[in-house]
Amino acid sequence: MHPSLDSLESVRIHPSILSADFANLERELHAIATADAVHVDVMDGHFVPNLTLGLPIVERIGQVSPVPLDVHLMIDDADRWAPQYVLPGVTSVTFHAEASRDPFALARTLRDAGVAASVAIKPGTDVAPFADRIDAFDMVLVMTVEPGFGGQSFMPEVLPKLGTLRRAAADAGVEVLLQVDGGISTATIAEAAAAGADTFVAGSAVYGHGDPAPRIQALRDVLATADTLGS
Ligand SMILES: O=C(CO)[C@@H](O)[C@H](O)COP(=O)(O)O
Ligand SMILES: [Fe+2]
Repeated sequence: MHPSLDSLESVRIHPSILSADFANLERELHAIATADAVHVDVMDGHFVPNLTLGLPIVERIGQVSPVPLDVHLMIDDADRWAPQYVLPGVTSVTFHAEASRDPFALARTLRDAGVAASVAIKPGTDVAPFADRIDAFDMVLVMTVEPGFGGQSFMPEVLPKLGTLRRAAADAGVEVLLQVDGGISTATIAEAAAAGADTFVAGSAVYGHGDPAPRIQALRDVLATADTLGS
């Protein structure tokens, strides 16, 4: 596993800034200081039909955030753009397999640049090629919604991919984080954990109900009593 991830807890909560108040980003970042990282959704209006924020804002978030940045790129031409997101404060860069000509080469480039290399797959994308070469990645993001928007419904039908990845990592003898993103809440997080996820992105469940800190704790409380890591 990438050294920047070593000191983190065994299950991780990454609130998604997409559901925060964009007019008060610094305040919103400090409101999630008890999280393990902040998940930063970069959307280009091409790879997904939504547009969010880009390099200058991610750079500034990295300067003021009390927690590390987990950057989720939903952009075309990942091979060209992903390495530019290796910025101070960023510990992992996730690109979409569907947007890269060579996900394995791009992962190598990201590792060489000093961040954890992470590949994301959409609900309809086959997990097998990534399970076969699981050692190429520090994290795999299994999307539990179609990428593009917060507040969508969790898709339990993608969860078997987590078991495939967890077994592949065990067979290869490597530690890889398995992240889920989309529709994660106190109602769905235990199912994702039981399927093998250890890193949980939550946007509306954290930022959509007033003070985020108790929402983060509520997710941790569910995990504390749930089966985790596919056990
Ligand atoms: O990448 C995405 C959406 O494409 C996510 O990170 C969302 O921001 C998650 O939001 P919720 O489903 O948790 O509201
Ligand atoms: Fe995301």
